Amino acid sequence: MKPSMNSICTVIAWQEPVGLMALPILSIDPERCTSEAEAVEPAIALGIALQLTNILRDVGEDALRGRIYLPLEEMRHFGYSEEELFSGVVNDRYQELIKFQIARVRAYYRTAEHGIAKLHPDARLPIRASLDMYRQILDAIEENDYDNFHRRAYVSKLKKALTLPVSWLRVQDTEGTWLGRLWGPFDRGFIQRPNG
Ligand SMILES: CC(C)=CCC/C(C)=C/CC/C(C)=C/CC/C(C)=C/COP(=O)(O)OP(=O)(O)O
Repeated sequence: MKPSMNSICTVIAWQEPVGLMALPILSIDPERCTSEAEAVEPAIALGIALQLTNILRDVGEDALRGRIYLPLEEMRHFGYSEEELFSGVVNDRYQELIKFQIARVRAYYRTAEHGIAKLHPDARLPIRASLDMYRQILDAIEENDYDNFHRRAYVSKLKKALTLPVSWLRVQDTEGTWLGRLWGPFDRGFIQRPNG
């Protein structure tokens, strides 16, 4: 199905400048990137991914305030009503709706991560770690069976602490080295989720 033209476009419109503003502050690596333009798409994608993740985590809280940030057209497409959302109903239609949302956010994260290597070396680890940790909120929503009304999608401090060395390894220049040969397949095979 086509993405909804309301909320998702609004998020994109709000997040475009955020990612764009972050780029010159972080700065690019001139040895890996001839112009900032090469990093624009991933930078915008990261802003959108972070914001959409936030929206998915906070569906319940927002509903309590009478707010819906999920695209209404997509709710309708999955047969899930505003009344159900305000009552915190988690049924198979809602689970399908949230699965669809998560898949879209993960696609934005994948676009974003291609840009990390283009950033100045000092900026790579904080951005990589933010992406790796924030993305786990989506895994937590799945682990909660998509119930983001009654269960908070939470990434523990321990999980975050364990993620940091993974993020560090991911930003190392290991191509062609023994570490790269070991780490790359291990990361893809054992740490990353198949759809992550
Ligand atoms: C990947 C490359 C090449 C560059 C990175 C460029 C960056 C840093 C982009 C991210 C921009 C950014 C910091 C976006 C913020 C998104 C976000 C978490 C929004 C949520 O903010 P609020 O809506 O205030 O949160 P609450 O709802 O929790 O108050």
